[in-house]
Amino acid sequence: MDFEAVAKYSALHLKPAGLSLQYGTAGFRTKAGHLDHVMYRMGLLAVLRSRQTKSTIGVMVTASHNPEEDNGVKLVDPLGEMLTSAWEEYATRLANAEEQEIQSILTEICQKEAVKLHQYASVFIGRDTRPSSEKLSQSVIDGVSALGGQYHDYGLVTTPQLHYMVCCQNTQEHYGKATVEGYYQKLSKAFGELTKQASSSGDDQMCLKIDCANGIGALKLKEMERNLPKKLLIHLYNDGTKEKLNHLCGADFVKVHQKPPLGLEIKPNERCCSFDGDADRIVYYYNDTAGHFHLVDGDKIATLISTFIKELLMKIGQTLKMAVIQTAYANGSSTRYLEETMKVPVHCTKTGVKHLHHKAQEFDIGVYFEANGHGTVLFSKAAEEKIRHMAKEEKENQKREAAKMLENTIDLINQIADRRVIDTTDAERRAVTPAGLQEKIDELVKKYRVSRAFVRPSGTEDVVRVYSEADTQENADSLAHEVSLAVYHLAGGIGEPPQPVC
Ligand SMILES: CC(=O)N[C@H]1[C@@H](OP(=O)(O)O)O[C@H](CO)[C@@H](O)[C@@H]1O
Ligand SMILES: [Mg+2]
Repeated sequence: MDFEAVAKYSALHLKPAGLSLQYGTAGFRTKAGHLDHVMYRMGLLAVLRSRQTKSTIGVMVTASHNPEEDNGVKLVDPLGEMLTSAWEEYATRLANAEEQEIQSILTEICQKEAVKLHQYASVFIGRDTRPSSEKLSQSVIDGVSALGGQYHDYGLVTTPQLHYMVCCQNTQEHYGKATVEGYYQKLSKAFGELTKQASSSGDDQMCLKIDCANGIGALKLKEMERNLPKKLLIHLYNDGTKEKLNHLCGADFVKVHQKPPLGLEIKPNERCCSFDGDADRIVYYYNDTAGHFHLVDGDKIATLISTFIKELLMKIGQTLKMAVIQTAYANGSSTRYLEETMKVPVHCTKTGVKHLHHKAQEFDIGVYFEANGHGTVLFSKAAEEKIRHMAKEEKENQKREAAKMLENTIDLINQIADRRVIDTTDAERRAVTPAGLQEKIDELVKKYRVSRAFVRPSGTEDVVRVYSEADTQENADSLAHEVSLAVYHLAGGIGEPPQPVC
């Protein structure tokens, strides 16, 4: 390793004194001004990971749904998955290391992980539209270069696009062409064919209003539009030309406030959706004729997708094992519906795509969604081969058609991913510390009907998240307030005590 080059570049990307960060739910996230050294060091780490896996590794510069002033970085593993957890730990150590410790940490990682120093290294880099992202991605490039790695800077891309490129590159383009154009072509073709096969009444003209959160989704949809079937009319809102990223818009805003984003007027039964800042979340919504707002969040999307797939599986007569993976944030009634009515097994994991993705890989078909709209469907290699074979060779027309629909579904879905005093267990549904907090929450939950509540430290923002569910909106709000007061008192809250939701 050329430690001289590492040190020389490192001096250009100094760590602010006393700063300590953690590779959290989705990489590092904090104020953009604190991240220069982290970016440089993640460039270094990506080179080591690339040498160890003998594959291309992705580095995405984004802070997703966080405010525009924040930024962040996440590493993408060879098949487009999130970085494996052992390496998250190295990432944290490297990010927090003092200048003089960098060399020894790099050496230690190489020894532990048997990294061959002369192995070719390749890193794909992408970034979102934040004003700070361009400079920060230059710092990643410095890190890659310092260790003699090659890089391809894709510039402005969505998180799913970068995951796709990495997967294409490492599968010798079996998954698709490793270009933005290749991405549009693959997805648009599958979408066009699937909508032809699955057409239903009223679909001659499909309209969709899209809130792009003032982020990258707007740029990329504008590029993709020419590939989409003519009968799909898309209208973009919050396209970043006027307002701030994620401000009063985007998937997180719509999910949390249960209302449409700023700047998007909805007429009854118009179909609308919202992305987040790096376009890896989507939630749908509409107003009914009485003007009531209805959200189709990740829980509902997972239910619809698994219903759709289950029907097709029945048609092709295959007994492939399907499961839905959720987090503690899934509404209890969606879990009950899936298990009791749909008879689909449901599993619960910790928050963050990486946990859901991991669990979903255990099944022939794993449908995973976070309530906030992050998610996808994974098909095992064996399931995919069976389906593709039937789509080609099956003699019975109906079965072959159903298999083709499943095949198009596979191609349409991008199968890749993409406060600390409170400690939790049971997929984050119970708090272990501080003492007495869980008992207090249990006591409060008992006061309300069909209620649930839990708390956990956020891995992307400096907050404790409080979740509550009850028979009415008022009761859910009141339970949330009581739980947040318990957190405030028992977990050392700062500032004013939490106020009731109005
Ligand atoms: C409750 C919630 O929505 N949490 C989000 C949020 O993580 P936190 O660790 O809760 O800050 O951001 C993650 C990355 O976008 C996303 O995966 C996750 O679902
Ligand atoms: Mg995101």
